[in-house]
Amino acid sequence: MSEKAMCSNCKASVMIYDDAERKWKSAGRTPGLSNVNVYRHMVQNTFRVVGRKEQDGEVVINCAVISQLKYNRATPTFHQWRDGVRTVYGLNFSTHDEANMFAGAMEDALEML
Ligand SMILES: CC[C@@H]1C=C[C@H]2CCN(C(=O)[C@@H]3CC[C@H]4C=C[C@]5(CCCN5C(=O)[C@H](Cc5ccccc5Cl)NC(C)=O)C(=O)N43)[C@@H]2C(=O)N1CC(=O)O
Repeated sequence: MSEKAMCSNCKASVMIYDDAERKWKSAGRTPGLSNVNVYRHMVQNTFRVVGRKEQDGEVVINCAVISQLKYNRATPTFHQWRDGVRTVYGLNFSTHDEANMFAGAMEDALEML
C-alpha cells in the first residue's frame, strides 16, 4: 500500500464555504459525519486529505496538501483551510481530541513538505 494514514479515526462534518451565498455547505450529497484522514504517499512524499461519509462511504473530500497551505484552527473543533485555488474547506469535528489529532497530522505533513 503506497499511502499511509497519518491519523486514525477522526470524525468530522466536512463543509465547503459557498462564497456566493457566504455560508458553509455540507460537502457531498447529504450532511453528516465523515471519517477524515491525512494520507502520506510513501514514495512521492505527497499528502492529501480524504474524507468518506460514515453512512455510505461517499468520498466528500479528496484534497492535496500543498506546502503553502495555511491550516486555521478557527475554534477548538472547527478547522479550515484553502486549497491552492479557490475552495475553502471546513472540518467540524465531533470532539476536541479528534480535532487535535487531525490538526497534528496536518501540521506534521506540512513540516515534511
Ligand atoms: C460550520 C458552521 C461554522 C462553524 C464555526 C465557525 C468558525 C468561524 N466561522 C466562520 O464562518 C468565520 C466567521 C466569519 C467568516 C468569514 C470568512 C470565513 C469563511 C471563508 C473563510 N473565512 C475566513 O475567515 C478565513 C479563515 C482562514 C484563515 C487563515 C487561513 C485559512 C483560512 Cl480559510 N480567513 C480569511 C482571512 O480568509 C470564515 O471562516 N468565517 C464558522 C462559522 O461561523 N460557522 C457557523 C455558521 O456559519 O453558521
